[in-house]
Amino acid sequence: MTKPVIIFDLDGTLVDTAPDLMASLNHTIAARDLEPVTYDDLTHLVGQGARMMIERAFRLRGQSVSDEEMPDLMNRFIAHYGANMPGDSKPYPGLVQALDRLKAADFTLAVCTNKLEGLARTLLDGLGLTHYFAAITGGDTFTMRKPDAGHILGTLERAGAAGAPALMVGDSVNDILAAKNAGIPSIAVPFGYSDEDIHTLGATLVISHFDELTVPLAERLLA
Ligand SMILES: O=C(O)COP(=O)(O)O
Ligand SMILES: [Mg+2]
Repeated sequence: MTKPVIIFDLDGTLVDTAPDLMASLNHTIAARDLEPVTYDDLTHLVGQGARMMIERAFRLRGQSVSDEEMPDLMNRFIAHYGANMPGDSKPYPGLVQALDRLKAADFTLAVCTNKLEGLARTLLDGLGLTHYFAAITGGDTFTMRKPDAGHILGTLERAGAAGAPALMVGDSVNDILAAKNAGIPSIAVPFGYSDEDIHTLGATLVISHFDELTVPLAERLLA
């Protein structure tokens, strides 16, 4: 039988990336003299990748970005973020132990993030986490991204696990919707960057700490 797969979101789920995302975003928008965003703003800005984050930050400040300006701003963000990784970004408490026990129980693990794939890989490399994952896909890996089911299905395929039973773990509406669209169960975590109460997202289960993500729990949700 194909091994079951646990698919993780990255920003706000595996890793607390907020301080570095904020620093790089503020560096980016400073090019247009916009006031820095705060941590509270960030939950409304992340979720749909860097480009959308920049656009939303401009909107927050009552400004807009033209299509002509966007490539320079994206390059500014990517250069700053890429050069400072992993910076202050840290895996959430209990994550590494959870990955270890799931891997030992023969689950296939994968990452499905709306972050640019290259940045996701550099970050996971920098934190020494890459080796856990059979696939790492980003918002620019396919022609669609979360909440589109295709992002999850494409991730499973890259993990060599097309059609395998799978479970999605995420912090935001896009993760839970993508899971629903792909017809798989989901776990929501409350320590990330959701701008909605995660209990209202319709996840199969909400956990508050990775210590709760045990092998029996994963097996139960996948049954
Ligand atoms: O960087 C983003 O906008 C979202 O990233 P995530 O899908 O890993 O939460
Ligand atoms: Mg997230």
